[in-house]
Amino acid sequence: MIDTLDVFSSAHSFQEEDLRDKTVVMIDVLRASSTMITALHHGAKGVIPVGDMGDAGKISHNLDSESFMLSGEKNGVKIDGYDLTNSPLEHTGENVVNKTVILNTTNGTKAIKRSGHANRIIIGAFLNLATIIDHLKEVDEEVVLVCAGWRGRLSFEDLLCAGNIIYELSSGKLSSSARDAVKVAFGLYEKFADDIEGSVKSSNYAERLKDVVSEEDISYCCQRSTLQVLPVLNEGIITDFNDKEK
Ligand SMILES: O=C(O)[C@H](CS(=O)(=O)O)OP(=O)(O)O
Repeated sequence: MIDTLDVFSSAHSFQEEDLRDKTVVMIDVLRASSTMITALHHGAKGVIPVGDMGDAGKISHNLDSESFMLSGEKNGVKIDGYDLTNSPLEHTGENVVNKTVILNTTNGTKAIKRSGHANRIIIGAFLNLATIIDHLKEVDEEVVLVCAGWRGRLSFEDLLCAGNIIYELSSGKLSSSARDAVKVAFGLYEKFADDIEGSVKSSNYAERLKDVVSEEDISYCCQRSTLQVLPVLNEGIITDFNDKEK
């Protein structure tokens, strides 16, 4: 599988055809993927990713007001009228258990919308790394790692996480026939593997949002394989596939 695996460095770096009939792993470490994984871990019924405020409004109007939480951010800050920001630490059991989370973010939820031509979309981050890797070992179609990035640009932490997935899938030995983007992500992971948290705390994201996103958020999102959640998108809602298998 590793020879056909591909990586895209941002949600604007692929064409529809690049994803058709493939399994996509959408990676937005800071913070949409980490927030979705955390919400499902804490018992949210599902997460509905939306592309903008208009869609969030339409979906929420058709739901019982007690049944959902409206979460999201603009430039890292809570949107007026929303219940929660895009912080995974706010998606506690108390806030989300048995609720549907409608999530509206700058990059992660838009990356999911742009990946609509994939056969399947699953959500990955450091938090559920081992679960993603175990699952990908069983997938028998081509896999594409889509890094959400930031406004069309590459984000260090997303490519680092993609590299970590590649490193584990290839048992640390990449063949020369691997795709160029796969080699780049692998190399980035090799360089920073010893200090994931420290290197992410030196990223552009950490600098850009230092006044609005807490260090606790970033530390939390850098934890590896702490949650056994396999978020899969089905008919517009992301649920924990592992939960269904229990
Ligand atoms: O809320 C976040 O962590 C980011 C904010 S920004 O777009 O990087 O300014 O959004 P996300 O969609 O989770 O990348």
